[in-house]
Amino acid sequence: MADVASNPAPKISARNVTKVYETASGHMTAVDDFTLDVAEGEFLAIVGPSGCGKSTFLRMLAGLEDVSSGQLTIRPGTDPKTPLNSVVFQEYAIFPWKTVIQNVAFGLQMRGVSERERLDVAQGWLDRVGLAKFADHYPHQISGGMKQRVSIVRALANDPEVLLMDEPLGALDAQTRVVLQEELLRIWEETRKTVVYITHSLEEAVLLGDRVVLMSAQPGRILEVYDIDIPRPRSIETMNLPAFALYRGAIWDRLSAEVTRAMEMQQ
Ligand SMILES: Nc1ncnc2c1ncn2[C@@H]1O[C@H](COP(=O)(O)OP(=O)(O)OP(=O)(O)O)[C@@H](O)[C@H]1O
Repeated sequence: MADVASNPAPKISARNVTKVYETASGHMTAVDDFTLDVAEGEFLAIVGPSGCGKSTFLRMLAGLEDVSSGQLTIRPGTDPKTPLNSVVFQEYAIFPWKTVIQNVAFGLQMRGVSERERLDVAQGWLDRVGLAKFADHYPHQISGGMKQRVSIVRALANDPEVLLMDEPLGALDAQTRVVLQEELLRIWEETRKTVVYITHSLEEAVLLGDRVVLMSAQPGRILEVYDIDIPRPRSIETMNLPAFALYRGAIWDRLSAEVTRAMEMQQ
């Protein structure tokens, strides 16, 4: 994969992106004038109060939702067969009637990759995340953490230009979440995929992100973008660094004010 130095053009470019929903009570601006570039190989985390438009922005990026105004583009790669994006949602979006390996190979099957090649690629990903011996299990036979690992490697096996993740670890218990955070760090450091990652967890955003975007309460605007200048490779131990606490504290100061504002608006 090309690195930032070899192609300085942004991988994702958002210019004055606005999303207005028509609701029974009139227009509702969910995302307002969002302007941001994401570099190739960057891990961008987005945090903000509930309802501030994080998922709406991600859905627009994924092409699942139209942009009301502004421009939102993902720069294609050199191989036209490579999908522009793959999305990982909080809910395990895997097919219950397919085995683990068939799930991971699904995107490649849709792209017409031969059975042999797609099973090889899927097997490689299962090996990397310790799921090899569950390849022939069905989703109901594995735990929630394993299902979400399957969702993540299914998206990666597809080798998208950008990986879009909407609160992917949100449904997991605290311990499983930590294990998957470490796994995501390791995988990202190996692949350097361009990632947009939505989370309610400030710790997760600071741990994983190169930058953290803080959005305002509705209408969702960019309040602040934080460069997380903490060296990689990172691990759960990174959370013990003084710098980590400083970032978390600074972002929380502003986020907590927005959360309060959002709650007041809802009353
Ligand atoms: N299809 C829709 N029609 C009308 N309003 C919508 C629609 N989808 C989302 N909204 C509204 O847009 C706003 C932003 O929603 P969105 O789901 O993007 O927020 P969010 O920041 O991801 O929230 P959360 O953190 O709770 O997941 C909310 O007020 C939501 O109710």
